Amino acid sequence: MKVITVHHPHSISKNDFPPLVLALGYFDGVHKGHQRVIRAAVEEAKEQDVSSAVMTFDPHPSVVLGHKHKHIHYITPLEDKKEIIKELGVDYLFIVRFTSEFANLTPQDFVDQYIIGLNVRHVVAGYDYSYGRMGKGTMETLPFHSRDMFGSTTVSKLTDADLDLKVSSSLIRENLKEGDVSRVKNLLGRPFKMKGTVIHGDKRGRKIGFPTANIELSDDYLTPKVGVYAVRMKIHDKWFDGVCNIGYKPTFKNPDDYSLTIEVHLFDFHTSIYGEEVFIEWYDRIRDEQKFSGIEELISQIQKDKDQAIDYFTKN
Ligand SMILES: Cc1cc2nc3c(=O)[nH]c(=O)nc-3n(C[C@H](O)[C@H](O)[C@H](O)COP(=O)(O)O)c2cc1C
Ligand SMILES: Nc1ncnc2c1ncn2[C@@H]1O[C@H](COP(=O)(O)OP(=O)(O)OP(=O)(O)O)[C@@H](O)[C@H]1O
Repeated sequence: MKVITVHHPHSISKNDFPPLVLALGYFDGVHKGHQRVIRAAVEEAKEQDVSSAVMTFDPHPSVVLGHKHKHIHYITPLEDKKEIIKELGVDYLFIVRFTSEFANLTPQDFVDQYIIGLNVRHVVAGYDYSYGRMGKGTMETLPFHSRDMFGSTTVSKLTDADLDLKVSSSLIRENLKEGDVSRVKNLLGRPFKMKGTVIHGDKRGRKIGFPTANIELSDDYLTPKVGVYAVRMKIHDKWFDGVCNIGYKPTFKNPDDYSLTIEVHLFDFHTSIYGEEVFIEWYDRIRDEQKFSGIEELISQIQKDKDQAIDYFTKN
């Protein structure tokens, strides 16, 4: 897959690209709804015997359009998003810098410069996709703005079978906030995954019989709610089952220490892995983090957590 970063105004000429079928969206998470849109574009490209492309934006539009000055966290930071889109068989990925000037383009200018201008023959997007200043352009107005230069396919709404809600990045964000990683797995069509590096902790874990790998995240990931989870961790291309505590370790820390830690205890694993690059996959929530009155209580609870995670991985 060829990745092209585009800054507005761009100087790309139509001749720089072969004819394209283009999927449009922000695609944070590349969830099942997004996969439906991207797969439809890849299939349409095959039928028309042309190349497939995806256009996404960076950073998240809320950085430019929002009024809050909050740091944005992602379900899939850009590097992960690229990887997953590539696996869907896409030929070209356009990453458009979402600047205020770009956001201010009229719907017609967006279509002229970013669809027709990139040699796009066909556009695929979801039923609620919008484009141009204030999101004024919709899938209904697209044929008008296309000036007969390209066709379009509108992908219907994919809903979650359990609650009949639209599968969306916002729904996944809410579920991560509540710690429901099992539901997130259903919405994504794969477990929620993060990349990180093993760093040194307080070295207490070994003494209490549960050595843990302390993980520093390598990107701006959204993190699941504080608590204990059944996870899998990949080290050197091999996956291990384990339990993860994401939280503040209230049993040991001062209440005013707000640094969040992510630590994983792997079963059947005894090697030193400081400095290693690892991936964590989140499968099931076990419980809330607690402040224990002593180490013995903590140890016996961690043993129960471990049994529960082993039980989960045996059954799933
Ligand atoms: C599965 C698991 C569950 C944990 N649950 C709690 C908890 O509920 N409360 C708490 O204060 N610490 C909890 N911890 C964190 C331990 O206190 C921590 O692993 C230990 O202090 C070692 O920390 P260190 O690696 O920084 O040395 C948990 C750790 C694991 C692996
Ligand atoms: N459940 C879905 N069914 C069909 N199309 C979808 C679905 N979810 C998203 N899409 C389409 O995928 C593209 C990318 O979606 P986008 O990144 O804008 O956000 P989203 O997943 O709809 O979430 P949110 O609105 O919560 O940010 C758009 O074209 C959108 O219409």
